[in-house]
Amino acid sequence: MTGLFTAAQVRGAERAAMAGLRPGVLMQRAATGLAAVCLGLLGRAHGVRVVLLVGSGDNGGDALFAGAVLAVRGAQVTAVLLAPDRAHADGLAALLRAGGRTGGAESLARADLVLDGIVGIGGTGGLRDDAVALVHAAVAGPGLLVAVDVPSGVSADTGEVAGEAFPAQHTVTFGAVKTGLVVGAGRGAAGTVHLVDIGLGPHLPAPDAEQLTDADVAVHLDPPGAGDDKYSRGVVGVIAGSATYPGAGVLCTGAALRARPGLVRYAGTAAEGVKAAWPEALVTSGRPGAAGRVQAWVVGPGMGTDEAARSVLAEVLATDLPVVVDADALTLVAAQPGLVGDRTAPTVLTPHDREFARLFGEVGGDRVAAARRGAAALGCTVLLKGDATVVADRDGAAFVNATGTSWLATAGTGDVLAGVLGAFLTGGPAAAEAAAVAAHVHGRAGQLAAEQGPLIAGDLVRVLPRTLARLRGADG
Ligand SMILES: NC(=O)C1=CN([C@@H]2O[C@H](COP(=O)(O)OP(=O)(O)OC[C@H]3O[C@@H](n4cnc5c(N)ncnc54)[C@H](O)[C@@H]3O)[C@@H](O)[C@H]2O)[C@@H](O)CC1
Ligand SMILES: [K+]
Repeated sequence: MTGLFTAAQVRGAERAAMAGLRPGVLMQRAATGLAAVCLGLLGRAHGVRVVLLVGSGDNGGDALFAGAVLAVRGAQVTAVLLAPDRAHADGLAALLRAGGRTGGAESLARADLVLDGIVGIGGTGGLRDDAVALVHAAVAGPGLLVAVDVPSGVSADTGEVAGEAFPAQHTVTFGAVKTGLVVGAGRGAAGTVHLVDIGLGPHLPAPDAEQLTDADVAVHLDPPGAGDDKYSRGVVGVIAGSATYPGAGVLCTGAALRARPGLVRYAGTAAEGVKAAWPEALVTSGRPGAAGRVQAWVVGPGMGTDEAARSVLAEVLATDLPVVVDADALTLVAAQPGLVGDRTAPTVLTPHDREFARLFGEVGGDRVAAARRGAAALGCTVLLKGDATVVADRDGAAFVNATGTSWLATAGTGDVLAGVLGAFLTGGPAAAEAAAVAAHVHGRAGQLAAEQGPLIAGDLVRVLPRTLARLRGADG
């Protein structure tokens, strides 16, 4: 797992680490690591033009010291100081000693690389006007955009951007990955995140949230054992789609079948369509109770929101089985929250932003906090879909998904996610981790399918076995 941390947690660890070190050591480690990443990105230093955007705090200090390292290697380094009288004095002296110079915004028009050291974890509110003008000039220029620690303008804790942010292609972050680099608007602004180890590890507390790696997911993908049968491998029940629109039932059932379990049962009005598409599924057009034994239910995609749908949902939620509540079922729960609030078995709600707003009020800029708020309100697990899907459990545990592609923003992909999640809820991980595993697998399937061009939801189902096989082979 990759731990995600808040600015306050990182500052606390920094204080503890500094207690045993000479002043300035952590900044030297940060700047050395930063310069190494820049060298890797540039391929060489000699003759390369680097422009530093330098604010008045230690974030600017990091940029200045890294600039000094690059200048020693032969780069032409220009520091644009936002507040010349408050720039990090030692950092500026080091840069000038190394042959760097100070200059104006015009240097950005010829930059090969721009280092954003305007503001880091000490930032508050949106970027100020002088900083915004510099960021615009950097974007207009040809240089590779690299943020120091956090893209300026991004909240390190939440990923919120109040106004504008430095749109980095790479972010070199120190000591620990900040939550705001991987979620919400911050994810887009951060680009590829590089973590530089500055020795904070032993001093970091339990993380604010976590990201699964491929290896974390692989442990839940063991092939069947010799003693397994179709029941022991998990039985998923699916209620999705309608007679007129069977598509959601077909996608959801197919995803559950392809994801893992030994057996998928379908109950609902799309029975004919599902049977035709997936002869492997056990299909009934009757009520959930007529489907036979299942270990987890997926209910909602394309099922409608009329009284018949409501009564089927109520029947499923009255069981003591884990349930994934998706799409139309979320609309029904928003109208009658007690359906879920009274449950003791695991319940995973999978809203997108509009569905979330109907259930819990607007998501707002802090997506992890929003998911936690929803989970606490109904005593369940919330999987909040988005560019970076967030999962929060009722006890506050949270995951931010690390996989996916913007190609997943197409009809029916949510139905596939619901089916995959149902499969992982039948055994193995607890609800929140199962949801995080499903989001991870779904994102990897999206990436794999997108290699062939724009994807449609059915492509995800088709690539699921290959996705799982690849993940099973993952060791890091
Ligand atoms: N905490 C740590 O463990 C370490 C921190 N280091 C660096 O130190 C940084 C934190 O340094 P500081 O605490 O000095 O804070 P920052 O340098 O992040 O920002 C503080 C300065 O930015 C200005 N500022 C605040 N909000 C602004 C806004 N919206 N627009 C423009 N300017 C704004 C403030 O006036 C203040 O002068 C980290 O991000 C990292 O780059 C590293 O040197 C090494 C270790
Ligand atoms: K920055």
